[in-house]
Amino acid sequence: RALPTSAGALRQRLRQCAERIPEAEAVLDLLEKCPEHQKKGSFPVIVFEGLDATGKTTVTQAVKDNLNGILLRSPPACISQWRTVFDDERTPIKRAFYAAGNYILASEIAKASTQAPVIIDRYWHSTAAYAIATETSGEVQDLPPAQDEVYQWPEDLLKPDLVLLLTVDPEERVRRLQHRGLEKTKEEAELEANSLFRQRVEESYRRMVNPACQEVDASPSKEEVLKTVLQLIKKHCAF
Ligand SMILES: Nc1ncnc2c1ncn2[C@@H]1O[C@H](COP(=O)(O)OP(=O)(O)O)[C@@H](O)[C@H]1O
Ligand SMILES: Cc1cn([C@H]2C[C@H](O)[C@@H](COP(=O)(O)OP(=O)(O)O)O2)c(=O)[nH]c1=O
Repeated sequence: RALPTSAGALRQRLRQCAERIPEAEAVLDLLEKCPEHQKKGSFPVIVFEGLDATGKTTVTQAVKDNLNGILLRSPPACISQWRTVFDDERTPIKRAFYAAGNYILASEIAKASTQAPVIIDRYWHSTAAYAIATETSGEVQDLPPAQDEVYQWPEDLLKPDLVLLLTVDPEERVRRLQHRGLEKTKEEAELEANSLFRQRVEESYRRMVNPACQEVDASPSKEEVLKTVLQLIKKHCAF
């Protein structure tokens, strides 16, 4: 399968292409500096997931301000300058890059969560959901069955306390995309053209377990969505 699900597996994959792609060597160097099996601090770690333009950037910023938290994202800033290089590579290499981003992010989360609540814009669930949806075609029924191991969180990756999946109906999502008018990544352009792909990504998010995503209807106003999200955080994360 294209998605490596342990630090060892993704390092091996990056090593195989490091001679040809210098950026892979650079990612490996960063991974080398991250101790394995990172532990969380005492502050809560809250992840926001969802398709592009569902409101992750908006809500994560607002939650960060509200909780005086630290905002992080996947892929982390220290490797995001190489993203375009890997987006143009073959699928297994691209997936190894995104997976590596999560392990590097984990060490940032470990550190940040000793100081303040940590709010994250995409983490492992995005990496897995886009990988799973890309590897299949057609209807949601053609995805690996619900209990499949692809939906499991990697054993050696730091777990968040709460994962909120933002969803909006397709029409509202398109309105928000157009409103924003940003340049689309290749994958997002494909997504735009292919509503089945979008459905597979969202269904994959819903099938993820250990931790599972909790779905939040993100169609109401920004203020309403923030209110709902803050209530969920209060309910699930004691701090
Ligand atoms: N609840 C909301 N209602 C209406 N528009 C919203 C809402 N949340 C976000 N938006 C707008 O939708 C667009 C996409 O939101 P953004 O936060 O960038 O999504 P993402 O980070 O998930 O791609 C932005 O133009 C943003 O201002
Ligand atoms: C983090 C991540 C993103 N992606 C894809 C999902 C999106 O289509 C695309 C852009 O994600 P992102 O950087 O979150 O862009 P935006 O802020 O505009 O939402 O990258 C993956 O395929 N794997 C991953 O691990």
